[in-house]
Amino acid sequence: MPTAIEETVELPKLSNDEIARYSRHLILPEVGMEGQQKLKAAKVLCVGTGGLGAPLALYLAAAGVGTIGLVDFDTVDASNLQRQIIHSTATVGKLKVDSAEIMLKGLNPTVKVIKHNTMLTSANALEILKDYDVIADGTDNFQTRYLVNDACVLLNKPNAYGSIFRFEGQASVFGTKEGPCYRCLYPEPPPPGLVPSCAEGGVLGILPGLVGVIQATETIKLILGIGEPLIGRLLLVDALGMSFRTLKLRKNPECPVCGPNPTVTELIDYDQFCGITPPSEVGPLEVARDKAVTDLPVVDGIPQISVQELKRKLDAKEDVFVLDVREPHEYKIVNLGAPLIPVGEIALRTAELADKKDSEIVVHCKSGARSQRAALALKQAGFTNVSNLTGGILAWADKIDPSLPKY
Ligand SMILES: Nc1ncnc2c1ncn2[C@@H]1O[C@H](COP(=O)(O)OP(=O)(O)OP(=O)(O)O)[C@@H](O)[C@H]1O
Repeated sequence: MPTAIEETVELPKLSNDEIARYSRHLILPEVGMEGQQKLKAAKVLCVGTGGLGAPLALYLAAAGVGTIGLVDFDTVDASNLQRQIIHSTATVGKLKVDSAEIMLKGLNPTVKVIKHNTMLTSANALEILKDYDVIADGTDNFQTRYLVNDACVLLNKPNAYGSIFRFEGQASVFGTKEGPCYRCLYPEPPPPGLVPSCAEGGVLGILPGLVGVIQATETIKLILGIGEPLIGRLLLVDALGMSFRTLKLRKNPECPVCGPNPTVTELIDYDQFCGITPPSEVGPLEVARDKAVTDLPVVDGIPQISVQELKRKLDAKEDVFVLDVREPHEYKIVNLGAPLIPVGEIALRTAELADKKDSEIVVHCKSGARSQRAALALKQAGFTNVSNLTGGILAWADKIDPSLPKY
């Protein structure tokens, strides 16, 4: 297995302090002095400093990877700390890249941390990725996964990929000449909204630890050129059954990016590819949350209503029926006292709403995505006056009743 470090790179010497720090590596013949020097020479880019990026970057720093790049645009939220162990209570509200740097430098001050406080996009990806030897994708959305995949294939860089949801995870190594890429496995993105995010569906806090550490292991193996990397294999992790399975992956001869006749030869518009409408085109959620907007845009035929407007209608005792379409366990965390029909049951339970056919119905969920789907289902079932509460119960807690908990 060749190393991901360019053969021409002159390997840096280790100081006596470094020899002491890495002694347990140095006595492994598979690593040894030369391997540790390769780690010191290596540059790894962690895309995302969230659940997966946290253990990934921490273990890379502990192992002595000389340069660690971090790309993230987000700030640390209290709800991140259940799994994003590179951040801490003291750094809530700080930029994730700044917060992560503090922890990485504390763990290993010899590591150089390069911060890219930005969203990785088609406009900047090639420029950012080009200086790194290995890329590790720990992001949480399909647009970025396809973007990182294509950029890695175009630049011929290995991508130590991981993803997680609820109790399950996946890992593989894409982007190499000999192996398949993410598009060989998933030629098309799922329809928008079909796969819930961890923010919607939840995730066991330990799971990104398991999968992020696998990404770190693959990254280290690629740098050292040892073992059998997950090239051409997809590792499936099931934390509930505690099972680890690998599936063989084949290169797709028709793959538009890594196949013999590529049609994707430069980065494309990944929002469009994934069917995502950029926030600026739907009317910014934050604007909807901040202003008492009464003329929010109609999305797919469903009028959107702001929390302020709903509050006004309720205070004025207008005939409005509010329906909560979240799951029962979410309802137990916080609710507005509205009846509950989970979004997946709407189509089967419309009979329960028969007396509301002529009422104005406002549906809400946690943040507005599921309730949009529920509103569409109600519309299809013949309910004519249905609107979607923009920002959901989170916006209500933000703007109307700050005593409510946010989850
Ligand atoms: N295109 C991108 N460029 C840079 N960072 C990205 C990009 N897409 C996603 N990320 C980052 O990847 C990380 C994904 O991690 P994770 O899903 O655990 O975090 P989160 O978004 O904070 O979680 P939650 O959605 O539950 O609040 C996030 O920090 C997110 O900001």
